[in-house]
Amino acid sequence: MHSSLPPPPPPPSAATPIRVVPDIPGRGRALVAARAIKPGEVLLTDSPLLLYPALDSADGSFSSSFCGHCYRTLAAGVPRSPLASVGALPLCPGCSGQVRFCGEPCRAMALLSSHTPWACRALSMIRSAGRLPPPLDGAEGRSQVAFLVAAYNLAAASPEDFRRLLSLQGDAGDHASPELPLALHSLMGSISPPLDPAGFSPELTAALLSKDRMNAFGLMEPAGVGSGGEVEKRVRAYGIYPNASLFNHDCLPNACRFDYVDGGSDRNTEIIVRAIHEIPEGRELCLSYFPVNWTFKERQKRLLEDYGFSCACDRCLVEKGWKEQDEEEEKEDHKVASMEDEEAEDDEDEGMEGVVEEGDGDFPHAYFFVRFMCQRENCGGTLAPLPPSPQGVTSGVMECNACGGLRKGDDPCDDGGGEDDGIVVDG
Ligand SMILES: C[S@@+](CC[C@H](N)C(=O)[O-])C[C@H]1O[C@@H](n2cnc3c(N)ncnc32)[C@H](O)[C@@H]1O
Repeated sequence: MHSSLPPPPPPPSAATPIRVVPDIPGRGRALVAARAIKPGEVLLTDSPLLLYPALDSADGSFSSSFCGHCYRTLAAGVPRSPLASVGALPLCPGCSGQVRFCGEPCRAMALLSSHTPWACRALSMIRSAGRLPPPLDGAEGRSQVAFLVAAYNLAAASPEDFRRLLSLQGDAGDHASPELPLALHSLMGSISPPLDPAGFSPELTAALLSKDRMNAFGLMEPAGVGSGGEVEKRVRAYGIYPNASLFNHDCLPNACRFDYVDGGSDRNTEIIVRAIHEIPEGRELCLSYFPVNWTFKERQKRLLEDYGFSCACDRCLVEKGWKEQDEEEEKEDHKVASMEDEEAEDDEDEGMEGVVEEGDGDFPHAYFFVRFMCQRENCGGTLAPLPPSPQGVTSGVMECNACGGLRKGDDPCDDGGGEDDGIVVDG
């Protein structure tokens, strides 16, 4: 006779963890916790409406180190000639091998969507033009051309997706000066997009550029290591993710996003947003729009210039009251606090709210830096636990969303492996 098996564990709550709030005064649309959320829980997985290449930081060109469609890192030393021998990576037939693909499926998809003959001609023109005339001569100008090429292409390929792009935050009037959008509009006109030009007014181009500025996520290159052991970070591509674009900003975020562009999945350009710590039902879910170790001044400047608001989050309210100090000193304070303020860890079970209020009077959010900021030099990444087990048990492994490092254990100084930097596995 068989003894009956124990019943399976109850499934974790299947109810969706997030809900959209149509308007929070002064903040616009927002995402809030639809139920209590566990540390590391996946809040959202999102696919891009469009992707476009970043510039190579060495020479300002579009990098050919990544697949021209899915942006996976291409193996070094692969032949680039169209006549290259068997085993070479497929190339775009139209731009003399400037754009390479990780395989035939990506090339075939690209030629129908992201790298149509028109997009190929437009990007080739930008490449061969060398330096663009002012005010487009900076790195920003070229990236924006690449964005507009992708946006015009999207309009031609999928009007529905283009409407989703238009529904995102950002208007024609959000530019500090109309000069740059006008110059970009006239450049795009000269490249002749494959659409009724009347559909693309200067206002529409300006609105698209604002949407890009306020909503694009950078997909990072694999983290390099500088000569001093510090993390080197560069963006390989930018993407517009329509659902993730609804997260508002907080300088002490409760969620952070991960990407795994070089992972094995055929959906490698998806981004995944996970909870950093426990979040009660009804709380707004926020990301930080930049590394959490930026100073008060740097954060306020970026938020005002690029996103059009002055941040009044708990952290900014505290730091606003700090006496003037130079930025390096402020950064040093964060570092020292995160190394020294071990007492704050005792408050972990109370959740972030209690901890933030009970920490050091001058630096009440020290706990966040101790627990959730990557300690690798120059990384500035945020740590979130790996997703909970199917039984809902919180993982003891924290993952950095910038360098990909994994850290084991609750104690930020206990890396479980005796390494100085607290990293036990590099992702
Ligand atoms: C990526 S969108 C976020 C979603 C946006 N609220 C919406 O309605 O689509 C970025 C914009 O949201 C608003 N926003 C984000 N975080 C905010 C905050 N902490 N305070 C005020 N406004 C914020 C700003 O208008 C910003 O440009």
